[in-house]
Amino acid sequence: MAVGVLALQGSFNEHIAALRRLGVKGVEIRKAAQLDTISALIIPGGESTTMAKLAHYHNLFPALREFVKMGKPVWGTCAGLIFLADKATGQKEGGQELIGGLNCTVHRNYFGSQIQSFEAELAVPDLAAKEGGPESYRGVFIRAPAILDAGPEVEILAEIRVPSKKPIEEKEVAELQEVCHALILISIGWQSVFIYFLQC
Ligand SMILES: NC(=O)CC[C@H](N)C(=O)O
Repeated sequence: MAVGVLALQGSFNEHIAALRRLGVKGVEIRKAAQLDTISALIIPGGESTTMAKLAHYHNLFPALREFVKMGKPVWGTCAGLIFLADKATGQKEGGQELIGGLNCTVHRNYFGSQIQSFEAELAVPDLAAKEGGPESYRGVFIRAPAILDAGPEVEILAEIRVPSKKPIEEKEVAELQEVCHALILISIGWQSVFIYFLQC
């Protein structure tokens, strides 16, 4: 079966193209019934508040939660991670609906505004040993979320120290724990894995 890519907003085209380069058929998902036709799902990066509004408008949340509950592999990139987190902070007034299923708390815009976006080289020795390929991975963090905490069942594949001077509001500091994690990509279900940042 094909891999679905939630195609409401954001970088769904780029994810479909990446799947194509891997020789995998990617299908754009916009309706609940389409979830029955795929074996795994990718939720792309974008703007999670807008994506959540569109998902709500199209009544997709119950089917998406069901898909996650079935234990099928789900991959979340940036805004996709926010969707999959059990809890999110730094949301717009009124909050936003989440799919949940990944035992972690994310901060939506941990690093600040769009101009605080950055790239960083991540060491992934365990992944390279298991799957082959290079020992490092270039991560692109576009107004990236951060994982503030994660449950013990979540396997961490890579981590990186964030700059000590964070563009974060005073009132939000209290929410942060001593160790903060920021995610770039995750999948849940069988392979509960994600890549995150570490701050001392
Ligand atoms: N690159 C991204 O997907 C950014 C996510 C964004 N910070 C949000 O709230 O949705």
